[in-house]
Amino acid sequence: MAPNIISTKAPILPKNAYVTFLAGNGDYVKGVVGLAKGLRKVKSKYPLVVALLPDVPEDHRKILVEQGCILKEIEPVYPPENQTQFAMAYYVINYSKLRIWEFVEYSKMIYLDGDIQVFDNIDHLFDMEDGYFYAVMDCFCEKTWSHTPQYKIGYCQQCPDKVQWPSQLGSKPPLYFNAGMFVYEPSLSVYEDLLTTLKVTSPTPFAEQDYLNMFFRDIYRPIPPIYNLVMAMLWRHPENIELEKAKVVHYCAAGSKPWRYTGKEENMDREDIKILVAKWWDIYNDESLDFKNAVAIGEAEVGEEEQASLQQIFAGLSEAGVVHYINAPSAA
Ligand SMILES: O=c1ccn([C@@H]2O[C@H](COP(=O)(O)OP(=O)(O)O)[C@@H](O)[C@H]2O)c(=O)[nH]1
Ligand SMILES: OC[C@H]1O[C@H](O[C@@H]2[C@@H](O)[C@H](O)[C@@H](O)[C@H](O)[C@@H]2O)[C@H](O)[C@@H](O)[C@H]1O
Ligand SMILES: [Mn+2]
Repeated sequence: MAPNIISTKAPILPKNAYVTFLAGNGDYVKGVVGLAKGLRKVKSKYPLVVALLPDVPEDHRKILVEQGCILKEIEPVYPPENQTQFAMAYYVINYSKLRIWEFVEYSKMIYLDGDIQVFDNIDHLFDMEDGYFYAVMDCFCEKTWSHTPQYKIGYCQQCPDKVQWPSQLGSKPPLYFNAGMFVYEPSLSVYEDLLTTLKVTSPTPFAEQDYLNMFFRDIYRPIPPIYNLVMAMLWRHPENIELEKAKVVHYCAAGSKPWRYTGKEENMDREDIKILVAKWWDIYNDESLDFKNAVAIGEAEVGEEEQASLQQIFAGLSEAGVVHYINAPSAA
């Protein structure tokens, strides 16, 4: 009988990574730099991949590679032609986020919007059971939801007993997540299904967020709000929030983007908002968190992908031809 040959190959470790999305030549690149430095500050073991549209200029790409990001250029994804009024005109470009399901070199990824900051290590989320879509429940109370029946009757999933869902409106809306942060598994078959189904799905005000909620409805598993503090929760549902325990903060309320913060918009003069914006800037301005300094003091290492990106950048991306600019509406 042939001897049992125990494989001597090293086990193939799951490859995990964080991923964000960057479009345009505006100031969201600051959000992504802040996110890269925040993940470094909490000593995350995994790299940050940036899925970027062709309209992201070379100087922004260089900044991101110098911050240790892995750049992956994606083609835009547009929803079917329709007269939909998106909650924000620029949401139409957010369908391009769907391209991250094609990143099958990674077994599991955590998607984070560029207007998110990670203040505590969340690497443990990669250990959650496979086969589900994990995200934090959203809130329906902001004006951005005024087009919906739930807003009109004052119903929100964050306080389902406050206003009873009237039976004449049919069944209660299923649990709905904020698509600024989610844990998912890249898959070519899911990717193809996402793009095929999109072609026959009418766009809706929250664009790809609505679409992802519909698509993953059966495998969506809510995770605690500490993993995606949707800013409006602070004044809409403070009873559901423990701010000091928030590991991830999502600067999605109007006027809360730290790199554009003026404090003039509604709720933006709150002390907790001012503290969260200052905390974001502390990380953004902390030079010890820059990739080159972290490598110098042995707090970061240049992985093979980062090497490849650095070489590509320093080989002079500009020789790669003119960057094609897309006429997408500008962001908020
Ligand atoms: O001009 C833009 C608009 C959006 N985004 C990306 O798309 C995400 C979703 O948009 P946003 O966060 O503004 O939506 P919100 O969460 O505020 O509704 C951003 O975080 C960025 O990662 C971008 O890169 N450039
Ligand atoms: O393209 C649609 C966007 O929809 C979501 O933003 C909304 C949502 O959170 C509302 O509940 C808030 O009221 C609103 O402020 C906020 O902008 C996602 O954060 C973003 O990543 C993206 O999917
Ligand atoms: Mn966001």
